[in-house]
Amino acid sequence: MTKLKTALGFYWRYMKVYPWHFLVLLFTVILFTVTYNLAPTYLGKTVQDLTNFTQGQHGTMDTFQSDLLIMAVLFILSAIGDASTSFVMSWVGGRSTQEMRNDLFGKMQRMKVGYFDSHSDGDVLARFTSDLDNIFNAMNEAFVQLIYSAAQIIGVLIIMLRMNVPLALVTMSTTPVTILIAAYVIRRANRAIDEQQADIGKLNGYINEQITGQKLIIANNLQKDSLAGFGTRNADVQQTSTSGQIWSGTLQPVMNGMMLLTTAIVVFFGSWLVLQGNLQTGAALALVVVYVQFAQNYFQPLVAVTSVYNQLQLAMTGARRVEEVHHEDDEPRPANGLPVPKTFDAVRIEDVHFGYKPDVEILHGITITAPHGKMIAVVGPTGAGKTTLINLLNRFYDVDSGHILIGETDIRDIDLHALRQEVGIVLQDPQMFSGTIASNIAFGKPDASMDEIREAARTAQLDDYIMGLPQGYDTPVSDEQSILSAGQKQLLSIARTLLVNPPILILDEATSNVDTVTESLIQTAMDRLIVGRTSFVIAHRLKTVLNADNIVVIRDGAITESGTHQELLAADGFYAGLYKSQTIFD
Ligand SMILES: Nc1ncnc2c1ncn2[C@@H]1O[C@H](COP(=O)(O)OP(=O)(O)OP(=O)(O)O)[C@@H](O)[C@H]1O
Repeated sequence: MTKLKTALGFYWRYMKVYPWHFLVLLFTVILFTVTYNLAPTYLGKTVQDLTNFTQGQHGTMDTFQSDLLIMAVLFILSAIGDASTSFVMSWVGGRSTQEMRNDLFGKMQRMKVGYFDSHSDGDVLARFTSDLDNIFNAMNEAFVQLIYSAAQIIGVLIIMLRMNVPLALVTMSTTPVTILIAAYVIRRANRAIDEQQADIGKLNGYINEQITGQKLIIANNLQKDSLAGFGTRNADVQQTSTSGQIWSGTLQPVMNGMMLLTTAIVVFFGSWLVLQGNLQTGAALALVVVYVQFAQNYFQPLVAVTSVYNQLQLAMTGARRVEEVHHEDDEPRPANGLPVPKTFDAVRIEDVHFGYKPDVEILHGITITAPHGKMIAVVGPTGAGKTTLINLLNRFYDVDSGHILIGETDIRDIDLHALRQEVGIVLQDPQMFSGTIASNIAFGKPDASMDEIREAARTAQLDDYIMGLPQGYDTPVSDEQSILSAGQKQLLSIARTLLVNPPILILDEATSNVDTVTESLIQTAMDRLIVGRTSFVIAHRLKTVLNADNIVVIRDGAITESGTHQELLAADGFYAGLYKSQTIFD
């Protein structure tokens, strides 16, 4: 029930801004319902007029013709009402899904980084694509259908009951059985469709994994196993989707069958009325003809709603999933955030405790002082907590206890935008965005001049390479199709940071293997980048941090050693062992 409430709350928020459109919609729906349901009565009248006329009873051809004309006008008006309803709903649907997309994207920009760590890319993407598509489709089809159907059923019930109560009750007599059968089929169809979606999800996940690991599969001669795994999952999808299709395909024939059965009952009962002789032949015949049409008008909306039921359900699920994102916490922003201090003696990490989950602490009381302009290297085995510590420095996450201070100011009191501006970050796997090489370098400073961009690239040792390209700085790049190697991406990322010129720097040194020439280019670029900045460098290859002012070794979330390279070698602990093992391979 709360799921339904969440979904309805979501739609209400977006729909309530269109009161005039809904007023028009109300009018067009009423126009359609009234005219569509009145038309059959004129059909009956024309039959009666014709019978009267041919049997030489009262009435003339004129009455027949005028009733025929009214019927035609009613049908035309119902078509106008129908088309206008679709038009208004398409407009509202298009505009509101555009708003939903805007709001969702805006929310993504404000949310805590933790959300993206705990949700797969595919899941986040699905909320933008399939969930919003389902909502849009439902607004254009299923919602319109739902409004019509409700209005039509109410309209036809009123007219039927006013004309002839016994025949109206006969028309409605099969409704309870129909609803029971429909509910059963819908339940089975839903279960089957859920299974089908789950199997499709597994198959897609498998394909994704296999494409990503294609090289590894080929290198290990695992193509046959890969095919076998695919075959099994594909067969599962085939089985569940067949059963899903059978059940959802059953619904409409069942509803049509019930409609025909009801029509037969109406004809039977109507004929019985004729035989009873309660009515004149013409009137009785007309009544039967009209109720046959009513039976169809009564069942049509039921059939229509069942045919879009699946779409409605997907739209409800979509709304709930999008609404879930809106309920996620935003990044905490201090009300009157302070600027980053212009001058500071050091960046201090003081007795920091942190865990991603409340009951699993990852960092257990880390204390590091990075004096202004000095370089601190953070070293440790995989999973020790190095990246986690770095994540705290520019507030991707907040400490559970302890402080991170720039000078005397706690970073939680600093304006978030200012903090990110002043703390530069070079990640292991730099992201490229669709655009040119120049726009990618200027990512953090979009108004940078071409001279500034080139100067940054020159310092990052990338200018020569770029100038050698036929389109130079205008060469198009994107994350998926980049002409840049892993090492060149690192250099570009360094150029990006140089351009922004932040006083504090976080460098997650690349672990990817690059050739020795590129490695030395990166090393020089990094050395140039670090000069004069307070830097934290996560080092995987220790020779990159031999000159660090202080090297901190983290193991299992705690500092076990710290000192200069020489001091740590002399101490002959974990660092010395690691260094020796790395130099053997070098
Ligand atoms: N988003 C997250 N949610 C929950 N746990 C996480 C998350 N990120 C990392 N961890 C856990 O925190 C611990 C420290 O991970 P972290 O990435 O900081 O290690 P690391 O020292 O940087 O390792 P590596 O050298 O392999 O990058 C690990 O046990 C890891 O599983």
